[in-house]
Amino acid sequence: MADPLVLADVVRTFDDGTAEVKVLTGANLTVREGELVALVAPSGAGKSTLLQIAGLLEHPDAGRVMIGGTDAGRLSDKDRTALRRDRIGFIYQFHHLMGDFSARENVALPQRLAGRSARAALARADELLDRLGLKDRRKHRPAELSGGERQRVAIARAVANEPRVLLADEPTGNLDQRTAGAVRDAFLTLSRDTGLAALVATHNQTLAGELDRTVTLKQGKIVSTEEVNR
Ligand SMILES: Nc1ncnc2c1ncn2[C@@H]1O[C@H](COP(=O)(O)OP(=O)(O)OP(=O)(O)O)[C@@H](O)[C@H]1O
Repeated sequence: MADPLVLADVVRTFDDGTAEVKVLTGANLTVREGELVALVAPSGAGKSTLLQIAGLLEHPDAGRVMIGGTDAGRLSDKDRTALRRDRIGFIYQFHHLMGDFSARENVALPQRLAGRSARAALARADELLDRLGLKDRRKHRPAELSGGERQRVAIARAVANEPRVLLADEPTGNLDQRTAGAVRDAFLTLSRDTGLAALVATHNQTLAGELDRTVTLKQGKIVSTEEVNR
């Protein structure tokens, strides 16, 4: 089977009017089936830019992004949007849940957009929320949940469509240490159970240490820092 995520020679330069910022200068990365990869690099190194490009939210200036063997650069805008919606899951530092919707409705929404029936989408939402320890919180709205609970709902939403690859940008960055620990454990259990492939940008060394390997960004290129045994 094709690798969930391949970045090949990705280049991205920003021009802020006064100077050129060469953020990615030929980044290469393959995330394999069932592999959890941590991206740890100093602030400003280009982690978010890399995730935006991997998530098809931004175009690279050069290079290729392949999702499950599909070259995103060769798709029409419409097909690329569908690929993003159906095959990529996102978790951000802030949960970005819909405030008027309950936890289960938030998790059902992307499934409805992907064509699943309301009944099936809600059943899967309930199953995921149960697995993430939120059985009693299904009908709560985001404002009625704690920060850690909201982030677990965001994880359930991100995996609801069984993405080929999950992209996470500082998933525990906005949480205190204890809550971050609970979210980390929930994320790891779910990932291992479902054989998820993920690229996780994080400053949290504990989280990074639990993943299969860690890569970093050096002068715009991906460099492997260590191999961690499962
Ligand atoms: N739209 C943009 N226009 C101009 N410069 C940008 C833009 N987006 C990012 N940059 C610059 O690119 C560099 C990398 O930014 P990026 O947000 O990818 O880094 P990061 O590693 O995710 O940082 P952090 O850990 O602080 O989130 C920074 O110097 C940033 O100022």
